[in-house]
Amino acid sequence: MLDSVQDAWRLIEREIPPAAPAEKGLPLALCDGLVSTTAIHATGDSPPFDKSLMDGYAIRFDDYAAGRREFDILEEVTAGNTATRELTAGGTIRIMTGAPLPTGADCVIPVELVTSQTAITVTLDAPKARAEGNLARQGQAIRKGDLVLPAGTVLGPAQLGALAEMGVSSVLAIPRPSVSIVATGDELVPYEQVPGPGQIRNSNEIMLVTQARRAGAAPVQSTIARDTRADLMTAIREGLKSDFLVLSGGVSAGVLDLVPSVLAECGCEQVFHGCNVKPGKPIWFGRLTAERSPDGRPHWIFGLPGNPVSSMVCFELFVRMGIHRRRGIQPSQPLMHSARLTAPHVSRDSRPTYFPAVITPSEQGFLARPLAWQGSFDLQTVALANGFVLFETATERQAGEEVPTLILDR
Ligand SMILES: Nc1nc2c(c(=O)[nH]1)N[C@H]1C(S)=C(S)[C@@H](COP(=O)(O)OP(=O)(O)OC[C@H]3O[C@@H](n4cnc5c(N)ncnc54)[C@H](O)[C@@H]3O)O[C@H]1N2
Ligand code: MOO
Repeated sequence: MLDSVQDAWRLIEREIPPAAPAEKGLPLALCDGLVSTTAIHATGDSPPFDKSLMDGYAIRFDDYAAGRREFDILEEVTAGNTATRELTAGGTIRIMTGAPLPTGADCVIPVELVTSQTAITVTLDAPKARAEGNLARQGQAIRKGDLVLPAGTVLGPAQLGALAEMGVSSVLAIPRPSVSIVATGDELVPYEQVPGPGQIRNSNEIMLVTQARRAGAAPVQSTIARDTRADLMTAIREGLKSDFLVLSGGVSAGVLDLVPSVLAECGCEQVFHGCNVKPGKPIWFGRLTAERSPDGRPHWIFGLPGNPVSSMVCFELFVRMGIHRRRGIQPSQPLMHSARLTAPHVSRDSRPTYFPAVITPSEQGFLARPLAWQGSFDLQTVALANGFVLFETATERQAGEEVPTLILDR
């Protein structure tokens, strides 16, 4: 058994390299959350021309500095058009935000500073006027050839917008890894059904599919496997067509905890089994190497403990990290945030424990309120939490003390 979550992280990081990019560039609309694998350079200047940042009047600042306040209106230019003439001394061109700055202009006075106006003249009073005021020069944000995004950037709204501005319509990026989910157990019935004696509804499958999607993977299939070697083997063989196979249940010490041995029979090699963490102690992690895999590609397998909260926490701590690693996201480990406890807490457990809590922002930083959690079977309490407080082994913590927390994605 591993001593710590950190040991598990190191092994997962060692085992799972980032995937290669898709062979062809992917259209921007499909790239949200993907990591680009090449540096992207500007195809032109941004802004592409000198432009006004205000609705107002373009002038020559020298005119204003010399004391002129009344200007002759030469023409009007709106965004999407260009002025037909140059701005000459004593003149002004009425200009809208985003319109190209007329040649000769070097200052825009906002329309709010007009003191009087006729059909052909305008009087301006702008005590703070300055040369280059209220305009942006061509290339002020970025110049043609400059780096827009370094390789390894996670593409999100701003990045995709910046690429669209540059006319970059497709990107070489790492595609989403595929994930199969297999819930194991003779006691499971689909959640739409009424369980018989000793049976329970399969809550883990939809939970893990949802977690996989939120981790940026593509869940391709999910199923229930019964606790027989034959049924497990069929489900595992099918699941091993995905980049990641995530199983829940059957990894501890019971007579029907067959998952590790059937995985071995299917050619999977164990990297670790067991970690000093609560919930989640019996977690299993391994690989099916490209050499042993029927499709010649590597696959990774997480056997999560069946208790719903154990499955959920192990996904957040380990599977999500494996998926992030494959997607090329750095750092891949979960990010911990410090918070202050709102109430004292006694932890008698011999394992470091991720304890469900409500974590809220405050002016003094995050506050964490541990919930009345009953243990690994108690998913109902976790459903009211938005994260976990990490309590180290057998500790007594006072209200106000700082503790590490893991905040869940919304
Ligand atoms: N003698 C020992 N017993 C147990 C140990 C141990 O070290 N020695 N570890 C305990 C810990 S810690 C955990 S966690 C559980 C994990 O056990 P398994 O992974 O083998 O899971 P199962 O026995 O199959 O199921 C545990 C529990 O969860 C329920 N379950 C399973 N799958 C689902 C599902 N898809 N949806 C909802 N609920 C599910 C299952 O019915 C059981 O109640 O082992 C302890 N035992
Ligand atoms: O590790 Mo188990 O998940 O404590 O209940």
